[in-house]
Amino acid sequence: MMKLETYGYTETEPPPSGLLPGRVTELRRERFTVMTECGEVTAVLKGAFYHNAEMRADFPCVGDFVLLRFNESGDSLIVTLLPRRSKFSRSDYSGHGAGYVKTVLEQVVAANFDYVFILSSLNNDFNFSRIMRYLTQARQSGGQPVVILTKADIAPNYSLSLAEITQSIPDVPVHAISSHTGLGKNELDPYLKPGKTIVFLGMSGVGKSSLLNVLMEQEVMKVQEIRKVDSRGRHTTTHRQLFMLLSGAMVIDTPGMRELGLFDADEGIRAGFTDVEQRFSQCRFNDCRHQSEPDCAILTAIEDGSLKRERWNQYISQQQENSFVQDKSSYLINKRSRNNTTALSNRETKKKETRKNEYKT
Ligand SMILES: Nc1nc2c(ncn2[C@@H]2O[C@H](COP(=O)(O)OP(=O)(O)OP(=O)(O)O)[C@@H](O)[C@H]2O)c(=O)[nH]1
Ligand SMILES: [Zn+2]
Repeated sequence: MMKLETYGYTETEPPPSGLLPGRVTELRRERFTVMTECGEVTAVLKGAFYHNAEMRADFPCVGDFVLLRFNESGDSLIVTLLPRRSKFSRSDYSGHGAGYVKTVLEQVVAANFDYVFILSSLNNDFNFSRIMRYLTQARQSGGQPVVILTKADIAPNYSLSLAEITQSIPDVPVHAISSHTGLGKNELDPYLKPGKTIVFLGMSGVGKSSLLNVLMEQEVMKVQEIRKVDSRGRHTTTHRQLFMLLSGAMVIDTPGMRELGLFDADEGIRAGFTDVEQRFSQCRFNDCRHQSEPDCAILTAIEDGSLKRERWNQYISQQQENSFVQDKSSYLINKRSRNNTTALSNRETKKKETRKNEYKT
């Protein structure tokens, strides 16, 4: 019989009689997959959850430990949510998908993790202040933050970024890795201990799926080729939400956790660029786009060297990131429709091929 300790269970008191402890490994609509010492079971929530819960935060999520009434011939019944030692939540104002709760305030998207891997790419998307903001989020979650700088293989001079971060946050471990070459992978071993749980926090495209694949030591997710324009990638999600690695450590990867990577508070960015923005008032046109307009203070400053071009480029990329963050919901919708379009065009191609073949015969 499997011991639930394998899944990070630390309760020493035996559960009330008739109840079986377990850990939620997957959640689809209102059906839960729960790992127990009697194996993996499917379960639903006891009605009292719907009647008594004030907020969605009181509902179990992936990573939660629960007590359930085991049912051999059908769905088991989750009766108790055990206290969480760490959690990530997001605000959910929509209320739908949870028709039973009218005022949805907080939705927990992952619970009971030990480490928060803050992923940031060492490519041209590298952004120090973003890492600091993730760090704040991670510290509030109750997990221990670990900064992972990804794609070290395409950043030959990454030691500078590495040193900058290490010096600013001496109390947080920082590792530079490459999922493609395996560089630095061994540095992660101390976190991959049996019973420990990890979550990933980071922008879309930083390499979360790729790292997960490396840790799984097999391809579980289709990593799609990066889109050149914005250094972001995307992937197709057809996988579990709590993974057991060969090492005995676990990784939680829920759609909600992925979205959290986009809920990247945007305040604090603009403050860092007053030297750039104060020039805007000196452009001839109020709506100057600083591209080719006459008497543009920015273009002039770049030309005479009083504003460094790199500084301006940094400003532009942060602005793009801002609109990306503010627009995260439409980003996600676009992402979905992009995927649909791909699926559609694949289908179209198939159809055409079939037709072609039909002509042939
Ligand atoms: N050169 C290099 N590219 C990498 C590395 N890791 C990931 N990539 C590339 O970066 C792109 C995005 O990687 P993913 O693993 O899909 O990123 P993600 O964070 O899961 O992205 P989302 O699913 O959108 O959240 C892909 O094209 C990967 O091949 C790495 O170590 N080196
Ligand atoms: Zn201008």
